Amino acid sequence: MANHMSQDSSLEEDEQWARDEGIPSLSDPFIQKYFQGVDTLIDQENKHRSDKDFRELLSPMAQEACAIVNQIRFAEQQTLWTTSFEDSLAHETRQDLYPGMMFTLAKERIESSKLWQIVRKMPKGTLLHCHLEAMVDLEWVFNEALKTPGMHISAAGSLYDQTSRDALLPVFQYRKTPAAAEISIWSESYKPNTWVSVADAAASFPDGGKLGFLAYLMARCSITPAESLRHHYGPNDIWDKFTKCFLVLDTVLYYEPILRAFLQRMFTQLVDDGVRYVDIRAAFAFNYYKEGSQLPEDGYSEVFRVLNEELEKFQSSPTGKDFWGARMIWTTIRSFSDRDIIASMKECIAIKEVYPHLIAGFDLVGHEDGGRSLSSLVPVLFWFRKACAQSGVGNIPFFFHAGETLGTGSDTDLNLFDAVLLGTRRIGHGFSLYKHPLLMNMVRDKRLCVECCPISNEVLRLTHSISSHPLPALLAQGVPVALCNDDPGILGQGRAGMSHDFWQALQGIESLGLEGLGSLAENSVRWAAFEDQDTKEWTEDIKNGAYGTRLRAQRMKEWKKDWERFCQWVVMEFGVDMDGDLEE
Ligand SMILES: O=c1[nH]cnc2c1ncn2[C@@H]1O[C@H](CO)[C@@H](O)[C@H]1O
Repeated sequence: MANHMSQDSSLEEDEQWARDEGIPSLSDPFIQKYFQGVDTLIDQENKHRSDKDFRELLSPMAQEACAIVNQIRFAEQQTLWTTSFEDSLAHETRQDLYPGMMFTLAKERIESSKLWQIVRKMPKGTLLHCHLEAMVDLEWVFNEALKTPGMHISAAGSLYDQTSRDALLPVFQYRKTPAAAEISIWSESYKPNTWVSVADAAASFPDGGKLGFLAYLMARCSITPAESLRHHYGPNDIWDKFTKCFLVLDTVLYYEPILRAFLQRMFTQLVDDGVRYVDIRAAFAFNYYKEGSQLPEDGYSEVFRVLNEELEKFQSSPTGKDFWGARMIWTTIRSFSDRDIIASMKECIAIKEVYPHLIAGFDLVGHEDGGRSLSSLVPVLFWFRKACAQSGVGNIPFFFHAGETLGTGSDTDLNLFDAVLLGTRRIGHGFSLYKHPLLMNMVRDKRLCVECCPISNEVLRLTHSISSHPLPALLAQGVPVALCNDDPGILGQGRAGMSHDFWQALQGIESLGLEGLGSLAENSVRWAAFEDQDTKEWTEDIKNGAYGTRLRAQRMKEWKKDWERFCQWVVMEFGVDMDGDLEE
């Protein structure tokens, strides 16, 4: 029966047929009423969005930029990702792909898109969630190790074949006395834990000399594209590899000359990506070595001296003159014992006494599902509060990771309740928050911000792509969110900026648009820990936003100026494409 009229019937014939069948017309008042009802409902829902005010207050220039970006987004959806476009990745793989496809498959394509050029230029505000050790680009850091006088490498056994290289961790250290050239870490006769010069190890690497050596180290210290795609092995499996990346990287990064060069590089990359401030987390459970020393320092005051100096140096350079700064969220490892955590808390307080402007807060890191729950840490967390008050450093606020899990009702999922009740100022990840309506309302009312890291969540196997990420659910419920990159050096973005995460959100989530993305960037300025504030001051300041009287308001206004300038650039640069010609 079905097909005979569909293809060749004219429009008039179709209309006649519809009338004959008694199908109401779209213009019939009661059908119109129905659609009005739907629109009203959608409008009503949108009133709860956390980006509502930002959208409503867009300048005419910003509205135009958003419309242009919307068109480009749509056009690129039609061209870059489908088999009908001859040059598309989809063509190469003979399958239609969707723009929210898995990040590591899409990365190259992302970087060739117009949307990428736009997102790269966008003023991103601040970066609220990243782990220092994972902000380094790996190729650069291992080349740096090769160039740095006295750098050596060792392992707990010979690294003579792929199996041993997969099982054992290479570690780096400065050594005063050069190693004997005849010792090879790649030979079966290598004695465990003997130091070998990095340059010799590179030159004698059996699979391709120096280039092969670099490739081996980079794969050892990152989640490779192949690993990122194996979602069927689950998060625990990937965390096993992920944790080991840090064990190697710590040994390269925390040698003074390399740390100094790295900090300059990281700040430069942030500025280049439109990021003007960073709240950094570092896990203070590593050995730090001063230049020319092979004995680890006792404590971390040297690390902060270096951070302080390098930050000042950067901010007084032409590149860094507009950089607002960086502060540290001190972190310790969540699987540690009470004793070790308290020892770390004491160090944090001691550093805060010397560098009050550099310590912004406290957090616990490491695999949340594999570590201790916040509720098991309640006594030590209360101890910390008391110790801060007694020491005279005042309040060192919490910025907890919570809910970075697939669990529902698991300890990690329930960490969200503790984080909120313990007074966290922001929530790191909050991946499972969308399952908790009561908590989402509390987060909204208390004005907490979720530090959302979509690429990290994907590569660490919580979601298979941006299109199944819970971010839109949080926005719809009124929860403030800022986009963050978490571990870009290890998880695939490859450099310190946030453009990849911004691109994914923009292309992968229909309801966002450039206006939604702008709101997320503005949030990052609104929720940054620029200066010490007690709870009351912080809450007031966040509430006042750009209308406040302090640093935050000033910076929010500055960001807004950058945003307007950026919108103008979008209009000037891409406005001519507004003819809707998708072939272009
Ligand atoms: O997404 C994350 N959730 C929890 N901990 C993390 C994440 N990314 C990195 N780290 C942890 O941060 C430390 C380095 O600063 C490492 O211990 C690493 O496991």
